[in-house]
Amino acid sequence: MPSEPLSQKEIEDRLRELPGWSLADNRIQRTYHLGSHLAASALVAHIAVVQDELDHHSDLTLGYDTVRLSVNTHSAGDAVTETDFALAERIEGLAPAHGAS
Ligand SMILES: C[C@H](O)[C@H](O)[C@H]1CNC2=NC(N)=NC(=O)C2=N1
Repeated sequence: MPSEPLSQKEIEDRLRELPGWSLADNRIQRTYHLGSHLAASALVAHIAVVQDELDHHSDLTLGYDTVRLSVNTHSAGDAVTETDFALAERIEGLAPAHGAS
């Protein structure tokens, strides 16, 4: 899926529809809090499946009961693109089933 860099305004508009997500260092990011380390690990595994399906991959950091992720699009010069938001929306859709907040 070709994806062009989004403007600052486009990014801010899209972020308004994604509570918990923010922009930092040309990446969109969110930290999820879970009930246990195993729950956090399961969320990472689930996100990995979706990322391979979309062929778009975030940087993921697994903590004790947290999952932090950030993403931009390498092929667009490490800019934020619509593909990053498509991934974020997919993750938002699956995270609640893991008890993530
Ligand atoms: C060959 C493969 O399609 C590319 O390397 C994909 C894989 N995952 C990716 N992930 C991210 N975040 N940006 C990319 O440009 C990207 N490109």
